Amino acid sequence: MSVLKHKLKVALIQFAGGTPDKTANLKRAGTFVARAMKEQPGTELVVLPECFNSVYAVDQFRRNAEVIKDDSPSVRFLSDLAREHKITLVGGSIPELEPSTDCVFNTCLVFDSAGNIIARHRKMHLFDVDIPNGITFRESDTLTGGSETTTVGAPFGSFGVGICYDIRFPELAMISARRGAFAMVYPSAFNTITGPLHWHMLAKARSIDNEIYTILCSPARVPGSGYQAYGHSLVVDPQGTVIAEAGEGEEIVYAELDPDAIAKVRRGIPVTTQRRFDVYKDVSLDAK
Ligand SMILES: NC(=O)CC(=O)C(=O)O
Repeated sequence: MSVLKHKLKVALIQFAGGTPDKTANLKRAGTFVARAMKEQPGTELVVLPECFNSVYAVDQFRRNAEVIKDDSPSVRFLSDLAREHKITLVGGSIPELEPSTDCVFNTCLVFDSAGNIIARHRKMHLFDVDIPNGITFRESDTLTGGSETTTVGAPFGSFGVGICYDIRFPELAMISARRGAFAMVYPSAFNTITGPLHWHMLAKARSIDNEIYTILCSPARVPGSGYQAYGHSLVVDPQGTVIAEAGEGEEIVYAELDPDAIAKVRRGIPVTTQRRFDVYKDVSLDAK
């Protein structure tokens, strides 16, 4: 059962935040969110990109990491922003320092319209890839992966959260969808190698698998920067159709999600009730 309670206006803030100047990045995010609220009144859900407050680079995460507490700069900023605009805010991701273990995580905080943290998702699957003549990246050199899936209860319904590479692991989306999520939201930062290969296909796949909305929010591409973000923030509907999409530069993507669209797709192709959990209750068993 999907639990989108009413039509929902969303805004995806595709901006070039990931500079070395954290204060400037935060301020710029705030300017874009204010613009979104003016351009699309009634917006209830706003999404920021992965690592929107600092440089997305393996050797920069620890330097920029913050402990998650009320007076940490990015936490305070995001909380104020959510409260000021009375929105549910998926605060992209920020590098997080966990003081008890000294580990650094790539973490998405979700805030309610009163500025309270209602979810913390630590990127579970770290982006460790080595594509010949393409891209080599090893988040695990400096980051630790999270160990919990995240489904958030908001006033308009439940949605799941993953971060970027997490989208390649369909289990997260399925778990959230089985818990009643109407959407998966992924603050992301694909790049100019893997973006053209898989960005749209993965978003469509997660939607079609579960007959839910899929929302990907990317940083804007900055020519000449070390990591070339793909851009193309988008919303895919429960049928697998892209209903709103950005280009590569700074842009806000607006969309309206409709509970009837979920119901209609599920009536027509009822895979959500045709699963054979009697046969494949736990697919991980086969991997042992
Ligand atoms: N940057 C990521 O975490 C993921 C990515 O770029 C990809 O999966 O491709």
